[in-house]
Amino acid sequence: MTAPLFDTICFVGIGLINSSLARAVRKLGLARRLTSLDCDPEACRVALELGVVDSASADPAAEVAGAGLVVLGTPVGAMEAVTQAIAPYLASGAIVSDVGSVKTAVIRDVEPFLPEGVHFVPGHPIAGTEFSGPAAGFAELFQGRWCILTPQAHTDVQATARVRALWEAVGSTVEEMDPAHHDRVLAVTSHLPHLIAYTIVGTANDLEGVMEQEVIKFSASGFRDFTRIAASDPIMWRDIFLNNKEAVLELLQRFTEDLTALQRSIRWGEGEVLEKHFTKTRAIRRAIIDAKQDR
Ligand SMILES: NC(=O)C1=CN([C@@H]2O[C@H](COP(=O)(O)OP(=O)(O)OC[C@H]3O[C@@H](n4cnc5c(N)ncnc54)[C@H](O)[C@@H]3O)[C@@H](O)[C@H]2O)C=CC1
Ligand SMILES: O=C(O)C(=O)Cc1ccc(O)cc1
Repeated sequence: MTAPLFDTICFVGIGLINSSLARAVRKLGLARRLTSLDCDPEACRVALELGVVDSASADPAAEVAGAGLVVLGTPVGAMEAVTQAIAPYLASGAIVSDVGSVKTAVIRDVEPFLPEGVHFVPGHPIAGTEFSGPAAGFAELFQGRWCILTPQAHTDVQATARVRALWEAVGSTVEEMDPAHHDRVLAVTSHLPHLIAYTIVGTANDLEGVMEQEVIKFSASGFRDFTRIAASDPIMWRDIFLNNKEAVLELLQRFTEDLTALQRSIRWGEGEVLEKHFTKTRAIRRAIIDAKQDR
């Protein structure tokens, strides 16, 4: 048990990420009381039944009042509405943070609605799965993973330090980053790969009936990996693409050009070009694995 970092933490949206954080906080004794605000009565029921939080409802007055930290964990497209709903109940000096997968749009949608004296520290744990909802969460999700915080020049330094301490306590390594830079980096490492998975699985599904059966029957591990990613939550990913439009579209342009170059090499039998490319990408994979082993 560690000393509590907060008295009360309110989780807005008690899905995969916030319920994992709540579990870790509970296990490590990082807060005395955990509450949750969620518009889905079933999510509230499950979170209470599993003992993830002490109180859960769709009533912001009941769940938010008295919280020293409020963590927004809804799909990013709902962050503006939830901020407007909770704003009247936020105590002066309270910290609001979030776990959203994009940062510029979340800052745009949240910050203008927070009362004076409430500190906003935007965050994004780089950890997750293709599953959703409170039952899918687990306390170890953030261990050995990165958490990116995107405080701005005017963000209260102490508030940032307290949010950093929370993520470090649950096992993450924290890095601070400019929000626009975060959105470009994540477009490459997470958003485009998901878009590619959604595309390839859709393409395979659209093939003629017999072929479709074969796709399922003989699906090799490459395709199976894509289907795992393409099973990720549709609302969450709709919101990510709509809220990181610029970075994703810019990257998609580059990707399409690179794909066309590979297409050309296949067409013209340029084996050495293909081999050189695949050798480079293998080295990237090995570097990622080595870097992970260092941490
Ligand atoms: N799933 C993942 O692997 C990761 C997700 N994220 C980000 O974390 C956030 C949450 O994702 P998950 O936990 O996977 O989602 P989830 O779908 O498991 O849970 C979201 C919860 O928010 C609730 N909700 C939706 N709209 C609401 C509203 N207007 N008011 C109150 N509650 C509302 C839903 O009822 C649900 O319980 C998203 O912004 C996502 O981009 C970040 C890292 C990884
Ligand atoms: O399950 C996977 O492979 C993921 O990529 C999880 C994930 C999804 C969204 C994020 O913003 C961060 C991590």
